Amino acid sequence: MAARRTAIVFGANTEVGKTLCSAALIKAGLRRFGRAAYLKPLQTGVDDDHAGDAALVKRYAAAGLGRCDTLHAWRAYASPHVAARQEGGQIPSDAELARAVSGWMRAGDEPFGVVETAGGCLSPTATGRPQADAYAGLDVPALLVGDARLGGISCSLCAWEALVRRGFDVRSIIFVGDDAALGNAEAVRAVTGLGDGVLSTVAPPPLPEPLGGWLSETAECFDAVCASVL
Ligand SMILES: C[C@@H]1NC(=O)N[C@@H]1CCCCCC(=O)O
Repeated sequence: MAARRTAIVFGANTEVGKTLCSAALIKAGLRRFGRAAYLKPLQTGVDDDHAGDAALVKRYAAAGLGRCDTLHAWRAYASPHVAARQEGGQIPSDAELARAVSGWMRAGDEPFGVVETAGGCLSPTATGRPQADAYAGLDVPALLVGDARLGGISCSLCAWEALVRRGFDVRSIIFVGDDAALGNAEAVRAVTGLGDGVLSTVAPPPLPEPLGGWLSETAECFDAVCASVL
């Protein structure tokens, strides 16, 4: 079976808005194709209060979301290699992880899919090696969620360079934050040469949820991101 069109979402750091952007991209995929799928290959910090990012995406994306999966989840709020070591059990090799993601891309009949990585793009897999290395052979377009906080210019540029160096086709960079204050997108644009429409900033959603308003307000931006990763 042919693989569904899939985008991989990387972060410049943890807590930069990858899950929000993944949900918004899923929504864009639903507007375009009617059905979409989501995968979180590695998830840490799952407990009674947090069922994991797949559960959040399921709630945000609502109707139309097809497969919504997590491959490996650990309870510790830690890097996957630390959580996996602490909690025992079999540690998937990076090759097994990549094969499982690749298999997921071929399973099911949704025409569009989003794979959300954990933490920053060089944050470890369960083996302790960078995720970007594990996923480099998948040959899927990438969305980088930049870090909109103070200090985020450097780690966004480092992430972009790390992805490009590994052969990723980074089609879009999105910042979730108030760029007028810090100028992160502007500084990243100056170095990467990526222009408007490819590199954008969206305001953070009002929290706590619901996110319906934010998902509608950012729809145009994520329609463009979706088009960029097809
Ligand atoms: C805890 C969070 N849960 C999750 O699934 N992703 C985050 C993991 C962040 C790992 C950061 C490792 C590092 O780069 O230092």
